[in-house]
Amino acid sequence: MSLLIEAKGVSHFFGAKQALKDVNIELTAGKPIALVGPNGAGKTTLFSLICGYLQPSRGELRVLGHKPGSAALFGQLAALPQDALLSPDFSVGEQLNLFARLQGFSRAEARSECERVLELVSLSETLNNRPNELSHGMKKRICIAQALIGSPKLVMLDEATAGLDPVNARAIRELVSMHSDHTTFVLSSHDLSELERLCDRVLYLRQGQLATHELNQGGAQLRYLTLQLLEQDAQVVERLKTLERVIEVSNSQSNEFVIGYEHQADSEAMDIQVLRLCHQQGWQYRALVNGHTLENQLFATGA
Ligand SMILES: Nc1ncnc2c1ncn2[C@@H]1O[C@H](COP(=O)(O)OP(=O)(O)OP(=O)(O)O)[C@@H](O)[C@H]1O
Repeated sequence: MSLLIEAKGVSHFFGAKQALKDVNIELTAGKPIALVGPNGAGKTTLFSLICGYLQPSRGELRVLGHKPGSAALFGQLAALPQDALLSPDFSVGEQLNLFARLQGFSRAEARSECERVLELVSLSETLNNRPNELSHGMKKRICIAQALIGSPKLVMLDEATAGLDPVNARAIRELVSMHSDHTTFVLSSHDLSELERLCDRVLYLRQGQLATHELNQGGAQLRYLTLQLLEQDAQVVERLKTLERVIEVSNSQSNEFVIGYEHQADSEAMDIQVLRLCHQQGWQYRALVNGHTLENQLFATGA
């Protein structure tokens, strides 16, 4: 089976500015992939190369075994750029219909494909609406519906939930998660907690260089919990270290502690021990996350 995305020594220059440096990737189809990095790290450039909007200055890039932008990928790869817009002059149904027809659907098939993708984003009732009659969140969901036409194997979503209220953002996360069995999503976002909930693979770019990162959700040796407290307490690290099987505790940032422990199937679950300790000590917790938070993995550990 061919790889979903394969990059060998890919670099990209904008004039003298090198936006990507010798990027190597081998990704198979599967769970959603996060594309993260600080501003200017090269995420949009990589996104654009994978979609075929730009050509690499150096190196080789393949998507599902094909050169990005090639006709063979038509209908197999869909992308939602951050600033994607719907045309104000046509109804939702007319626009989705056009994209389905462009993919080769017959008139009747296109109609039912539009209905299918609108139902996926729970917006069937908007078929005859013009985009200016819809909210920002609804328009974003329509754009995602458009990306799902023809059930592509790879969907690239750039900041899909940016600017959305929690309900709409959640609807999009659920949509991604529901479709992850047959479609691989690449999600670019600055919201690390969102990516953490959805993805188990991370493409982390820093100054154009890439470090592929598997999320450490329970490795073979140490497992991790991240405890966030409402208030800092000087005793927390020492007290957590007294728990049985805890090997290391670090104060990753203000009010946040990463607990490394040995997993034993027949022992009391570590999260229960930690919560009991919180209760005994009168610590109020904000969150207890299984594993490192993505932010910790990428930044605190210097990945
Ligand atoms: N068209 C362009 N011309 C010149 N330089 C560019 C162009 N597009 C991007 N760059 C530069 O390439 C680098 C990578 O930019 P890119 O937009 O890929 O970063 P990004 O990770 O998407 O950033 P952000 O999170 O801010 O969207 C930056 O230094 C940027 O200034």
